[in-house]
Amino acid sequence: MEKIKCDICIIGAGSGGLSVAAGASQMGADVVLIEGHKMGGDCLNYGCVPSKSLLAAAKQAYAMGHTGDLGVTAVEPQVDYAAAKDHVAKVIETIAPVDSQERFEGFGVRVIRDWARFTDEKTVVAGAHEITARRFVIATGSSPFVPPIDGIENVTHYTNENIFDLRERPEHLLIIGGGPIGMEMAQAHIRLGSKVTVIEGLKALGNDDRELAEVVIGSLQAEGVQIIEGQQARRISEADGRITVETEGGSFTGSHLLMAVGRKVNLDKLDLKAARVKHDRAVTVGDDLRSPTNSRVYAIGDAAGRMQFTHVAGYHAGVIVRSAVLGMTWAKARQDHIPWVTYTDPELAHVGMTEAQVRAKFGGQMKVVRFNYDENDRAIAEGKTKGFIKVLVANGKPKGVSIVGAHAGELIGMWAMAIANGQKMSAIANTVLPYPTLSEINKRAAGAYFSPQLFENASVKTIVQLVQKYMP
Ligand SMILES: Cc1cc2nc3c(=O)[nH]c(=O)nc-3n(C[C@H](O)[C@H](O)[C@H](O)COP(=O)(O)OP(=O)(O)OC[C@H]3O[C@@H](n4cnc5c(N)ncnc54)[C@H](O)[C@@H]3O)c2cc1C
Ligand SMILES: NC(=O)c1ccc[n+]([C@@H]2O[C@H](COP(=O)([O-])OP(=O)(O)OC[C@H]3O[C@@H](n4cnc5c(N)ncnc54)[C@H](O)[C@@H]3O)[C@@H](O)[C@H]2O)c1
Repeated sequence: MEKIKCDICIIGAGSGGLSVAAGASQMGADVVLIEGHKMGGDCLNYGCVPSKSLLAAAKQAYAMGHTGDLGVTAVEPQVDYAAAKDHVAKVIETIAPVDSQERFEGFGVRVIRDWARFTDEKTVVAGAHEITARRFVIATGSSPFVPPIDGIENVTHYTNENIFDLRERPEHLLIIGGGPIGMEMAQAHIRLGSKVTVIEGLKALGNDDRELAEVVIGSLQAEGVQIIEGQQARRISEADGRITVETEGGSFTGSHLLMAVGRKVNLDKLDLKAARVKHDRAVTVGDDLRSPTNSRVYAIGDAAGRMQFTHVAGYHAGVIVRSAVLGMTWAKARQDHIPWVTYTDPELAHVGMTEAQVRAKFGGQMKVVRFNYDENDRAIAEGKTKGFIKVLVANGKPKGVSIVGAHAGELIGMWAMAIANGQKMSAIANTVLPYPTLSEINKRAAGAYFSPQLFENASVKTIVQLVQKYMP
């Protein structure tokens, strides 16, 4: 057994672990990074990267068949599902060097390719290595949760870990779960030529503002996706190559099944008991991302049991670098300024508090302002007029913003900056934006907040009349 001593031992080389390793090693810390499976974790191999790559192929196919009024004749796209999967593999291969063992070894990181487990409060064993560290970072991510639905053990089913390897186009894809994974994969597959049925136990896209989620749901339905809401999958069976999902409201039969019902945090290999690290579904941590029962140990990304996004894992990594590397132990992780985007067409983006949260905190002070895509010149020019922005304002500041429409994920950035920095609506309204861009939707929403104060205000009118009368 090789004994290694280091400053920081990171378990998991996904979005979070890699970011800590890159930051800590380049600032001079002695870092060990342990990865039991693929460098790059979920996002690169089974998550963000493959899903957005498949959606890109699907978007191209859809665009060819739906040219609108632009004067370009639509054609029936010839979709080669296997070739679309080749594109997915190629994108992963192109990005992989950034997350590679060689790159991190180049930073001076000691990379160990094995599964890690704690043996006591300050020791981890991975294969033939025993690592003692001043600080440990648990960045082990999450895996698809497959609930014990009656019959599932006898049915061939896919998750995000193997759907991207499937090379024959599903004739009819059944998807259990209408969260972001389910809805993104539903649209990717309908556009690549499959039939698709989504079975959702509650409401599809339930973490988003319903008013905006409905625009996405309606768009997917218009493209032919069957979306069943409010029906839990109760029983699953397979016969003669057909899969049937039974719910209390009916049964749905297809050729393939994708399970997209949420995630379980990867803790089982870690032996957290040996490390005296408390956990429930995720590692128990406060806003300092530190275990209250073993202060050597931090948890970040999906393992920290908060929002599960790559940019959150990266943000957590920055908190750890400040705290465990630079000694700024007061560094904390916020949640109120985290944006998220579902990459359907139209995209659905959100940052900040929900309407219920703003209403509960600010009551009657809350104002809601909106602006529609069909009033934006660029959106009209491009024939992308579906969608709107909804801004929840209190005390002159944006508290929560949702956008549904083309490039909503890009537009939300301005609001993420405003909310992160406590800026007022005037910061958006005072910004000069290039014409004609979709980002003017943001400015017009801010304008909609100020226009009643300016244009429907008797005092303003009186002042203007006086100025006009007496101004030389
Ligand atoms: C289909 C899909 C699409 C997604 N799309 C997006 C998106 O568009 N945008 C977005 O922001 N987020 C997206 N996500 C979420 C995003 O992928 C995760 O939030 C992110 O990968 C979490 O990063 P992490 O570092 O916490 O974990 P991961 O990236 O999962 O990395 C954890 C690593 O730890 C390793 N590991 C686990 N246990 C051990 C152990 N005991 N010893 C050693 N190694 C271990 C694992 O093998 C893995 O490599 C998507 C997720 C899925 C499933
Ligand atoms: N664009 C993105 O950023 C993106 C994309 C995909 C995934 N992700 C991340 O991955 C996480 C996991 O995504 P997800 O879509 O698997 O999970 P999710 O938890 O967001 O959604 C799962 C859905 O499945 C439903 N469900 C659960 N059991 C069911 C049953 N028996 N029958 C029918 N429906 C059932 C739930 O009601 C829920 O709506 C997301 O929350 C997000 O953090 C992000």
